[in-house]
Amino acid sequence: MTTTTPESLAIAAEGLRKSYGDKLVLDGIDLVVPTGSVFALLGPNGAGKTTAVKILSTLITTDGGQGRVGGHDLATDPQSVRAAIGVTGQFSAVDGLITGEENMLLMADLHHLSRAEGRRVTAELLERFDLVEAAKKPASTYSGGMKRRLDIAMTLVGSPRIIFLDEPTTGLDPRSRHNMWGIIRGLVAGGVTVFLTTQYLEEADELADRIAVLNDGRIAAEGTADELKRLIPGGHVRLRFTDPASYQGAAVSLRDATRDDEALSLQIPSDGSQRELRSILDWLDSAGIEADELTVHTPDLDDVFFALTSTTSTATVPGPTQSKENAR
Ligand SMILES: Nc1ncnc2c1ncn2[C@@H]1O[C@H](COP(=O)(O)OP(=O)(O)OP(=O)(O)O)[C@@H](O)[C@H]1O
Repeated sequence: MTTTTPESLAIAAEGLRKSYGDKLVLDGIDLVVPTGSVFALLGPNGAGKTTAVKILSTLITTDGGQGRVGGHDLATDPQSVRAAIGVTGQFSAVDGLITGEENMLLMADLHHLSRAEGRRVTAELLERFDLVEAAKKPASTYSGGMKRRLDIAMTLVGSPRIIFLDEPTTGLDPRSRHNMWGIIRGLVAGGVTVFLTTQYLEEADELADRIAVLNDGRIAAEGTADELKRLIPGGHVRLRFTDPASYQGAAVSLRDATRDDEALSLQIPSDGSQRELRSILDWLDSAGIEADELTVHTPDLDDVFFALTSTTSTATVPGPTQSKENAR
């Protein structure tokens, strides 16, 4: 899954560039996605994620660079690329005027399946995506989550080996989002390669083998979630006080801590390991410091995202409001 011979790569692109008029959207990006893996392209609104998906799925052409998808060249063999991939997302293929089942059968027709085969595949996919009950209702009556499920089911009619999911869970409630993650994991278990774009760091963290952060038209960082988290500092223990006098006393003793006089809190750099925590607690005890609240913060993908996509700095320690904290 992680070997990098060209045959084992579902997607390999180099130097992709795209401008709309004067606006440079992609400034030469490289993308490598091993077959059978999940790749997440992460970035803020307008970063160029959808543009990258459109280029890789041959909906638009690149202004520069080159790419192969499913072993086929984007520029010289777009037909073969299209035959190998499925695309769902912001440009949904669902027709609201007809039923879910009719949408599926239409797809089967487009893929030149026989009537019997079309019915068989449709029934199987409706079952798999929990749409049997809704199958005979117009798709316009479906909830957002049901529409997304139908959209993916329609994509699978053609049995693509590579699927592009453009923001697959945007606008879904937490339960539907988790269901969608289950569906995506199921696809990958079946050997499908998934290229997804998302604004949700948690989603990339949950699903992706590798993540690329797109910012200002370039890949700001790429790696596994753990590798990205290691790129930035930010682990700390935070002590909060309610009594200003206790806070002042502690701030004087803990000269290396970062002060927040307004919140009456102190931040001590820490990797969050049990050993470091024990020594911090021992030290607080011996100094007679009793905080009202102690929280441990380890860097998460949110921190990485903020650090890499911030226009001001790439190495700031993120504040507690930006991050998950484990209170104790
Ligand atoms: N057809 C177009 N003509 C002109 N500008 C475009 C066109 N398509 C996209 N853009 C611009 O290119 C930039 C990148 O758009 P894109 O849709 O790729 O971003 P994105 O990362 O997918 O954003 P979002 O998360 O908001 O969907 C945006 O500034 C957008 O306005």
